[in-house]
Amino acid sequence: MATYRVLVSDPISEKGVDALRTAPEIQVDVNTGLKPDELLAIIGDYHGLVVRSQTKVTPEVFAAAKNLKAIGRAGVGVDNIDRNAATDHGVVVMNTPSGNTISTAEHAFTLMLSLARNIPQAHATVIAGKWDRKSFEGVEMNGKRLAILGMGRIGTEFAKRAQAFGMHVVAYDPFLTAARAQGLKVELAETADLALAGADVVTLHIPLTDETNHILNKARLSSMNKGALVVNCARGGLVDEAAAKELLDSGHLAGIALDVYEVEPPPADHPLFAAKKAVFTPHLGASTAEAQENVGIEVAYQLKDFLVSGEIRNAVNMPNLDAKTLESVGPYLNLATALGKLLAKIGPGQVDALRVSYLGPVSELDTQLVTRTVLTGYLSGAHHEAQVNLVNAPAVAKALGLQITESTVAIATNWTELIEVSAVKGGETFTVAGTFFGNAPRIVHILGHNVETNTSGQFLFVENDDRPGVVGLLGSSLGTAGVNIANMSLSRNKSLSRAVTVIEVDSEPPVSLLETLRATPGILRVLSFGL
Ligand SMILES: NC(=O)C1=CN([C@@H]2O[C@H](COP(=O)(O)OP(=O)(O)OC[C@H]3O[C@@H](n4cnc5c(N)ncnc54)[C@H](O)[C@@H]3O)[C@@H](O)[C@H]2O)C=CC1
Ligand SMILES: O=C(O)C(=O)COP(=O)(O)O
Repeated sequence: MATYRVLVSDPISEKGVDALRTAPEIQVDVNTGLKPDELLAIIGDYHGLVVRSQTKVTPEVFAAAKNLKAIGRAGVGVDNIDRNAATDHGVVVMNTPSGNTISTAEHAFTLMLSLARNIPQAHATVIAGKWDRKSFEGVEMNGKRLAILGMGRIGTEFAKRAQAFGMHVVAYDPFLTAARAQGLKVELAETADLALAGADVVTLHIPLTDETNHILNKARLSSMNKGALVVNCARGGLVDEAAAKELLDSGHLAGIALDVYEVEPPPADHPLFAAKKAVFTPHLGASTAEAQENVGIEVAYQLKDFLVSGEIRNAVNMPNLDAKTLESVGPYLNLATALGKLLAKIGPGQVDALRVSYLGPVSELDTQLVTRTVLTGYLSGAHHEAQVNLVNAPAVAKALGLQITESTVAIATNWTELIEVSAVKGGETFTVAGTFFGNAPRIVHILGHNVETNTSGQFLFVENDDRPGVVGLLGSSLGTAGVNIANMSLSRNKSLSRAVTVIEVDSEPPVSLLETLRATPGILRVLSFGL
């Protein structure tokens, strides 16, 4: 029987669906065009969801998606998925960033040329039996100043095509360096305003965020040359459609081409539909056989690899964890989880901060991921209400006001390598640490005591006055209760006259035994827990 159920709620390529179906662990249901309440009714059954831009994955969907672990977006834009809700619910969101780049750049370029040469309007008259050559005089793109907002994958491909057409390209992107602009032979604008001032054409290739909403506002559109053309094949909402309408009506803008709209599908009486020089397509940028095959197959493998083997590629809400990284950091992740959980069990509650230190060769690994794992272990051990995982651990910590710091030291003094995790509360610090003996992860330090114990299993942790008879008493009490001892590590701190004993047991000790031990004079603390 399949372990995971995946819902494909937007149409993806058949090859993508087949790639999911080949995994025996996965049962796939293709159910597209669902209404919001229909999605809400069934999403609880699924561990994975595959979408394009149609399915809206709202906070309500996440609240109902009790089993959901991952969403795969067969495409780039994830604005139809509530990312914060995904993160809060511990759901990984992955996209397929490069599979539709060329198709979208080609579509945007096609829109620009169609607009410049009145292709749709001219076509309509020809098939209506007219031969009107006068009304459709166009403009050349050669020599025109083109502003590109967003020089990521698609913007860059658009630029190359525009240069081949003899356009002068000026680009604005907050991450575009002078060296890269020079390499691409584009003029680097320091601001969006500077890119647009005096431009003849603008094309947008940026994601829609709170910051980019209406980035093409009235002021920026007005600063373009009279007769300018606007192309938006990125996201509706980037262009202030009302301002564009006003400037088209006044004749400042000559035309507009849109593949995307503030509301999709747009209403039939959309004000821009009345514009004389305009081209509209129904979000077709990525709709080619090639792009759909690329993104469909890619999303299927990403989702499958995540559900089946925990690999994370192209996640938009957490660091990647590909097979290679998983192989190199895998053992450290188990140790990190154990240290986090252990500290949650034996440290104080409501701590102010967690400090994670990496000493020795481990300091060269992706410690960000290991720290996230420590935190996840800690929170899942300490915080019972929320399902904490690698995705939502930082958000849960932030909500709790728990600070996380990490430090690395190239050389570990007493060990080849060591991971040290401390909980800080007020002025006090509570530390546990672990290392490897050969390939085996071991816990070697607990609250000031050097111990040596496993990182998984059932444990009895006892803190007692350092005096004769306590160890014997522990052994005989466990024996009488029928609890077998697998390993025992004793550590004494002579100056404090304190000792701790960590006993690995084969079964959970009965509560009555714990109570008896806790009532025994000289025994200060008894904890029973699993790691
Ligand atoms: N119409 C369609 O069917 C398709 C639309 N898209 C849209 O195209 C957009 C771009 O896609 P890619 O190039 O693949 O993404 P990308 O991530 O490679 O590039 C986006 C670029 O925008 C830049 N950027 C962000 N904020 C900016 C700002 N305020 N001003 C200027 N630049 C800014 C980023 O630094 C980045 O370089 C996507 O966000 C997606 O929404 C993508 C594929 C198909
Ligand atoms: O990849 C993107 O961002 C797109 O906009 C493509 O959308 P679609 O998958 O065609 O609904």
